[in-house]
Amino acid sequence: MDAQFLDLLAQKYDTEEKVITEIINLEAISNLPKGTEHFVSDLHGEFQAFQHVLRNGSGTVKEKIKDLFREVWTDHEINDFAALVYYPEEKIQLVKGDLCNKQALNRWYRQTIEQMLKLISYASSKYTRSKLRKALPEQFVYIVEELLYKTDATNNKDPYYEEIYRQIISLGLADKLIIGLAYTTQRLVVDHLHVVGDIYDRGPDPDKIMDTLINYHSVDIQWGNHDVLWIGAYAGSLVCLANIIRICARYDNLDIIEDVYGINLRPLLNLAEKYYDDNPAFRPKLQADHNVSEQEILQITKIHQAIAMIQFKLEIPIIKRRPYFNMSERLLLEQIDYDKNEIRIGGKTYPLENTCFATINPQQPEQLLEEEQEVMEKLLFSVQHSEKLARHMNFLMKKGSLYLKYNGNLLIHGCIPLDEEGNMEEMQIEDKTYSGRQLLDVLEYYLRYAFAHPEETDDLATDMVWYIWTGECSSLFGKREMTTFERYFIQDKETHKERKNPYYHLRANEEICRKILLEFDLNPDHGHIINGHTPVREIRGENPVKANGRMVVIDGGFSKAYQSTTGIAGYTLLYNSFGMQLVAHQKFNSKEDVLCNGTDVLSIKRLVDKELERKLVRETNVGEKLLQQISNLKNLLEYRYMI
Ligand SMILES: O=P(O)(O)OC[C@H]1O[C@](O)(COP(=O)(O)O)[C@@H](O)[C@@H]1O
Ligand SMILES: [Mn+2]
Repeated sequence: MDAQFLDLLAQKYDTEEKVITEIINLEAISNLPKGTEHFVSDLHGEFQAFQHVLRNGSGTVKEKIKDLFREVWTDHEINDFAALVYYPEEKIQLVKGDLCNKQALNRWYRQTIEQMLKLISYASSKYTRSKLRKALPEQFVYIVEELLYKTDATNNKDPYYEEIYRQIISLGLADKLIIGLAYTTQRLVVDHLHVVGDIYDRGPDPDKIMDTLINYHSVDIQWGNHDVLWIGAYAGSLVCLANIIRICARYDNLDIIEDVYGINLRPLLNLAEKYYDDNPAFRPKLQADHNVSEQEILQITKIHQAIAMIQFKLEIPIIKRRPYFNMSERLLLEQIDYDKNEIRIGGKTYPLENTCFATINPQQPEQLLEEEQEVMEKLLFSVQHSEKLARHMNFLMKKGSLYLKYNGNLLIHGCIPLDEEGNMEEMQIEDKTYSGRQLLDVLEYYLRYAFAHPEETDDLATDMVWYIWTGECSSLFGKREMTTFERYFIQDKETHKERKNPYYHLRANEEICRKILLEFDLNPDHGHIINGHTPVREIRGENPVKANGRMVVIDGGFSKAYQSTTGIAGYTLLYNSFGMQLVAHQKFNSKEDVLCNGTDVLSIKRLVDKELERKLVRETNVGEKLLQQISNLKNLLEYRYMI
């Protein structure tokens, strides 16, 4: 082993005892049960529902409460206490309103703190004291540890403990302590969170989800196609930028662009007012609880058309300069007969409806008007100078990747492009051909390059980000085409179909999944592929667990817009030391409903995989690192102290 490295290590562990203590510590940790991993996907801006799932640990919090108090509490009491753990600030206010006097409130405080401590003690039983300490409310660590680790068989210290409780309450600290303990519990039930893509688009609050993730104790992200679209916009891709604004307009979410990220939409609105009018195909899909005036709807409808037409124009030069994107069928503006209002697609002619081609020059349909060009330049400037967007995008880059190998599983938002025979599909990029893992690696390389060079807007890397959003060999999309144009302008639903990569039906086949796991150097006997992206239609009897358990698809539709197709409100996955469980969530109504009526979104659990023996930290990614550290320290012992 490198003497220089060992000398450096010796600076930190400068006595024999320190080395030995650390080895004992790491050995002990690696023999603890593995922490719980929590998988979510396709959040699509639904912050409230996401938050609830996060706060209840997909049902884990309530399970722990039941384990402890099932014998002595009614269901109502269990629900009440669970609501306190999920939303402590609000629940405490409700309790205060219910209790008639100070004495009753003090009794409630005394009881509740003790119950919370019991819960924490139970929820942290598989962690080290040091890990628990880090999860405790900072200002109360000392007190809480005193109460948690009571060791007094003789009862000599009873008055001491009672005094601690009394002081907390009389000094007015009980609220703060209970709130802190509730958050500690939430944190303890989930050790690590995986977000398998699509934080952005359709729903109203992706920024709040991002802020929550930034503050979360341990998280990674597998980018979804919608996330990549936002990254692309920030990285200088005008066509990605047009897309994010179009989708925000379509879902009545322009305030995300304007108010949340501070991007000025006035120039776009001026352009929209000049060239567009009302148009039924471009009216926004309104959020249920959003009051929007007719005048605003009209404005959004105009913006929606203006930005959609800019998007369609911007696609053309990219398709032309990148023939290996294989997208020439998508040069749709060139297939239009502007006099007859018809289009030719796949050898057939279709009438066009609800058209809004006022800015198009039929001879050169890709040409942006000078005004359009100017609007896009201003928008891009604004996007690239939004401090909040920069923070969110940097976090996406730091914690995100196209795929992740974690504890033997492969996490990926969309697909691994395959051909009909189940071989890795090849894609040519310039003069090289890529497939399987190599293809994903090169796509990620381009995305990172584009992000590092936001001033370049037409280079291959920037175009490639758009390809990841919409290309047939993209692991995040994986459909032959995205029929956005057809969905706006053509009645015939036949043209709306998007042909899926064979992966989406072959993934039901165990052999195929084993082959994919092998492609990523994962053990096919133990590994799983965890996917998001395609809503599982539980309503039609589709099973999210496929290929004899090797494949788990967890997009059940957090997105309200998709809940009528899926029949549920999303899946999440839990992987603890006992195995893997899928959780199906019922529709989330509101926080108020949980608080007042105790209606927790009922979760139904299904076992995906059961460990034959309880899985330990040493068998995980983190464990691998610990074992490496132990080996380094053992080398140091030998090198320095001849042991
Ligand atoms: O429901 P909308 O807004 O029409 O969007 C449909 C488009 O979204 C996509 O499904 C992509 O988004 P998802 O990754 O959420 O599936 C496209 O394939 C499709 O054209
Ligand atoms: Mn997706």
